Amino acid sequence: MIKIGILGSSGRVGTLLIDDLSTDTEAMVSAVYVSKKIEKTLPEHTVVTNDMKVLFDSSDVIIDFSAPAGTEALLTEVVENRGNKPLVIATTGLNKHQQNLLLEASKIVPILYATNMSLGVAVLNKLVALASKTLRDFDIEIVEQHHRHKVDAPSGTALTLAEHAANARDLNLDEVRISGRDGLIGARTKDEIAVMALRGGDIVGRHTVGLYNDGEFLELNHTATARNTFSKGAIKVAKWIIGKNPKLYTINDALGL
Ligand SMILES: NC(=O)C1=CN([C@@H]2O[C@H](COP(=O)(O)OP(=O)(O)OC[C@H]3O[C@@H](n4cnc5c(N)ncnc54)[C@H](OP(=O)(O)O)[C@@H]3O)[C@@H](O)[C@H]2O)C=CC1
Ligand SMILES: O=C(O)C1=N[C@H](C(=O)O)C[C@H](O)C1
Repeated sequence: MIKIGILGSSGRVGTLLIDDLSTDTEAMVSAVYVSKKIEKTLPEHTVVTNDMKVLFDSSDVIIDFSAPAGTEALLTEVVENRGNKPLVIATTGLNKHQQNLLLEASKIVPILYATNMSLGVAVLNKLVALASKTLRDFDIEIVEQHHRHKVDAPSGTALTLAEHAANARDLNLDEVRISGRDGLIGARTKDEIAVMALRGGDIVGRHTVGLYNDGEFLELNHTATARNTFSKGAIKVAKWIIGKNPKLYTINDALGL
């Protein structure tokens, strides 16, 4: 059995990881990192720890659905203390320092980082690149919708979609992205890519990439209707990454896309 350690085990996705693994025939939860407390009943012999070294020592692979500070601590364990296990990282909202740490750690251990663990969004990224390049004159606007508890905006997925759109047009996303419009702002500029965030209720995750022109528009939408789409996706890629060489992998590598 593959031993999976979880960072973010008490969270919305973390608890689903524990549920999914309870019926998995190839993998099991071996350890959970808990900074405060965990209410959930865990399988017998699960190691419960607030020590990163113990999490690494008790796992064949670690899945992270936590918060940027949690991911930073995980990556620091690799870079500074030579924690040596493959990582699957799903946490969004990483700052520049944390993104650099991700690159540094991926030279030491294999890491798969994906802002969205669903197959549908992996395909959507490809469709967005194709549409953005082919429909070069169309205006691109991205809208993401999530539940009221989400703390980062725009979503990691929306930023990844925007990156695919910008790269396909040889644009630098940092230069063309806008995140709001208010007041007498003037007409839309040709290359700008708007990424707008809506929050409310229990929306699991909805992303729409619109390409608008005179006389026609195309909207590409992905809607996650169940949160375990993400936990199941992460378990699938965790099984895949074991035995791989140190590198920063994408979900496309794991899915063969
Ligand atoms: N890539 C993908 O497919 C998806 C990514 N996500 C991302 O995953 C992350 C978690 O989402 P969600 O489950 O909804 O969030 P929750 O807020 O429900 O859970 C967050 C978890 O992280 C833990 N945590 C918070 N801070 C730290 C820290 N400094 N160190 C260690 N653990 C910490 C919390 O434990 P405690 O409160 O005890 O500290 C909790 O268990 C978010 O960044 C979200 O955007 C979510 C869905 C899909
Ligand atoms: O926080 C969430 O819930 C989600 N976060 C990810 C993101 O920021 O893109 C993925 C998914 O949309 C759900």
